[in-house]
Amino acid sequence: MSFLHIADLQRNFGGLRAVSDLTFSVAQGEIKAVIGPNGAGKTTLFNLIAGVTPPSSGQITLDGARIDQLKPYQRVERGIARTFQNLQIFKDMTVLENVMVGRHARTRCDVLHGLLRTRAALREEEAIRDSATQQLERLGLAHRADDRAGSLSFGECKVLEIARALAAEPKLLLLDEPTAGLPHAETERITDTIRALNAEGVTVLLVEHNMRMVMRLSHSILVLNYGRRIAEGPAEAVRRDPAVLEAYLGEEDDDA
Ligand SMILES: Nc1ncnc2c1ncn2[C@@H]1O[C@H](COP(=O)(O)OP(=O)(O)OP(=O)(O)O)[C@@H](O)[C@H]1O
Repeated sequence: MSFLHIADLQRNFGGLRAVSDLTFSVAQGEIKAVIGPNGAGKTTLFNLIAGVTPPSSGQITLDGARIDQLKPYQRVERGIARTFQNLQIFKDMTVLENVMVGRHARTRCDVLHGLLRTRAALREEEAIRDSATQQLERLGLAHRADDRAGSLSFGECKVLEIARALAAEPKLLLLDEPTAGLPHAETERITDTIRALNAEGVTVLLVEHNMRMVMRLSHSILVLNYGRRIAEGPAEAVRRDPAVLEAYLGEEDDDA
């Protein structure tokens, strides 16, 4: 059964169709990659799923329920969390506090409770801290928990972004270029991390330019060009698809 279902999704920016008549599904437990040349509509698609960008038309269904009219935080409550292509780290906060921000997206205590420091708010804060610590342990970053996030390496920041997304306990994790700019060893580490999270039951949708990583990690690949689906399927089929080869002709090979 499809876990995330996208039907006839469209997003226009003026006269430009950034995402056009797009229909596809992500099965529960799947790792699906979205690839395509620059400007193909990958980030717009992520923004549509996360609720940052409203669709011009079409439907998004998660676990059988429509989510396309929900606000971003409501989608987090339904189990969608994301990382960003351009890292959104709070450099002056500690690593642990950065992860706690992700968890706050799901907690019940409102601002007033927080200000009054009621017992419920304090208990909740403690639970958030514990859960954030667990995510850092899960991703091997616990030893940096109390360090200023600004002191992390670029690779550690990428891991921190994933830890923060996990703090919301997502069922569907959207990863926007999780290995972009990373050297080989760190790319391998993030690849292993994604595989481990998936083995724990997290469904993954990722945008990634590193073809070697995409081919090795994904159960299936969706290829976009000019906002449209031009191919979809397992790595072996997609890499030989003439429409895909043509779309990538002249594109720089990011597989280095
Ligand atoms: N807010 C916006 N206003 C106008 N045009 C936009 C906006 N966001 C995206 N676009 C356009 O929509 C198209 C798709 O862009 P998008 O960023 O989704 O592509 P992408 O596949 O993520 O590209 P890249 O691989 O370079 O990140 C592009 O032509 C882009 O210029």
